[in-house]
Amino acid sequence: MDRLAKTTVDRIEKVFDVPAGYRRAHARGKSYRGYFTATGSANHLTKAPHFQSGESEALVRFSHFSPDPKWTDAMSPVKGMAVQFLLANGEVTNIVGVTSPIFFAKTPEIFSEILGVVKSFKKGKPSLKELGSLLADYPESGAMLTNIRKMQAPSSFATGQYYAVHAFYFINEEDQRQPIKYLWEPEVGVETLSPLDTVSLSTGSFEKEIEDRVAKGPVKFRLDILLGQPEDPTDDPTKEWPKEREKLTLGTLTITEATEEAENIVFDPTIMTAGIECSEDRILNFRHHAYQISHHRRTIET
Ligand code: HEM
Repeated sequence: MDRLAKTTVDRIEKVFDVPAGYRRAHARGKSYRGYFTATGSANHLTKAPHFQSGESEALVRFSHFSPDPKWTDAMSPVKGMAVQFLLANGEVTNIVGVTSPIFFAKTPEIFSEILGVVKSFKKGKPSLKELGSLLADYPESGAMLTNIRKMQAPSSFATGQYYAVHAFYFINEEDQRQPIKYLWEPEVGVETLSPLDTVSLSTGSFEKEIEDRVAKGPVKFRLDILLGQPEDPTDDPTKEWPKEREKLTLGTLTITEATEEAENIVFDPTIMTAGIECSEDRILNFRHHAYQISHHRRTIET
């Protein structure tokens, strides 16, 4: 797994222009501090301390998905929101979300193979011609890569819906396991950019906008979970679960002030506290290795 992760990060560096010291994905972003207030509504499903009613501190990083920080805000329609909860016992636990409910590759091998045939993403768009027959073999990847061109970005980091994409398991005191998926809902409502607005966006306008917004008052997100049914896949990030699945609100994240602190953090989505476990999803488990390699490289470069 580690070798494939190294090859994959090498390939990201080859097809994107990644400057020294930057994350190998979601290179440009902005970090905040805040706190999470739990409702306690899922304490029959998980023993995770930050989901029992009460407050936990949190660090948050908003980002544009591109590994190249020079891409304009509009070239990265997918935005990220990574959250690290700081628990009272000194542990940390992460939820890493993006403004897309699905990922374009089902396995690490497919992800790496797609990167391997792409010569360059430097102009911001994958050449579908280049990917040609590969996408015929992986229709789920083709569908999403075609859609990236049409995907609408949120109008602000504060108005996106962020999905953690993969399934996770909640484990309760009796060791019962419930598959779940996370979703962050913006308190101010979802708002997307029109293609016309997108054209006029200058680079860094998202960062400037969120800075101004937080200076006026806290930015809030509600954390919901979808409860998986036995027929819902827990190993396939290219598949959404039915929208009518039962939902529970776990709490509210209140973002209060900018901090540089989160820039150095690795928001590894497999780091979590007792009461939550990774699903069988191979992309999720692979991310652990890729993120460690990226963190190591960006740290030694600075
Ligand atoms: C094969 C699959 C994937 C690979 C190889 C990959 C790779 C990476 C790498 C190398 C980083 C930078 C890590 C660092 O230096 O700290 C990163 C960051 C990130 N990735 Fe992924 N990723 C994958 C899938 C996903 C998926 C499915 C999501 C959806 C939630 C996602 C969301 C993010 C976000 C939001 C960040 C930025 C986190 C931050 O602000 O530090 N990634 N990814």
